[in-house]
Amino acid sequence: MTDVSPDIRDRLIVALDYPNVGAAEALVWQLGDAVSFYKVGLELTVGGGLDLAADLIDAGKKVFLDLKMHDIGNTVEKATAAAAERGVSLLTVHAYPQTMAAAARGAKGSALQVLGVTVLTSYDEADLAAAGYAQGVTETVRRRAIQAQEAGIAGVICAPTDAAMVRAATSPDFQIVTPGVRPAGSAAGDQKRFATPADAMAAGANRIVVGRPITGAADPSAAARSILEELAKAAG
Ligand SMILES: O=c1ccn([C@@H]2O[C@H](COP(=O)(O)O)[C@@H](O)[C@H]2O)c(=O)[nH]1
Repeated sequence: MTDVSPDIRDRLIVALDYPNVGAAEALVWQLGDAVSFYKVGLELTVGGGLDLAADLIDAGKKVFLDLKMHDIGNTVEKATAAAAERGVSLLTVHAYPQTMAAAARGAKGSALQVLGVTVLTSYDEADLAAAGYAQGVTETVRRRAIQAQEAGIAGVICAPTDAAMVRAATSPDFQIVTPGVRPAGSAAGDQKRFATPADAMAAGANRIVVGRPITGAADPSAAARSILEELAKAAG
């Protein structure tokens, strides 16, 4: 593989969706220097992932703690401050104005970037309507991205198919991180709003999150390298 720059490498976040630390560590070991950014989400957190997150940070990797926090302001503020203390790079909260404002207070003065989860990439129009939202996916994502910017957090999580619209509605330094990324030919699974790595970047995503296309591949290392090459090509 052609060597990719550190900047391109930092744009790929690999989701460590495993039930225990041992399985996650095995993947990190396998991927080696090719991957610099890992996501610890709900499944691994329950399986002891916070200790692994600390080890990854100590080893020079970046960590995205995808906890999708949503609670009263005091709790969100203190939990965000605790994540900042741990040296985590990215943290998610639900994109509700009160929640995002509390997280912004908790992250203040730290390097932690808080991202608001707009509309899950596993939701389509019918899922959003069933959850009681009258506005469609695009309008809900747009409104939440603007509210995220107003709340003073770093950016949002949205689908790659929303990224161009969010980029147009927010300032150039607003961070757009997109899960729901599928290399051509890979299975969508439960993702309903998804696109390829190159299309996500072209639409304005700063970073992409990829789980199963790497963790479920016969050769995870080759899968990650292929995605990095696609990102490098898309960046020109
Ligand atoms: O809207 C969202 C928010 C978070 N995720 C998380 O990203 C990864 C995607 O994993 P894949 O295996 O590549 O589908 C996963 O950890 C989700 O919890 C998301 O998919 N959509």
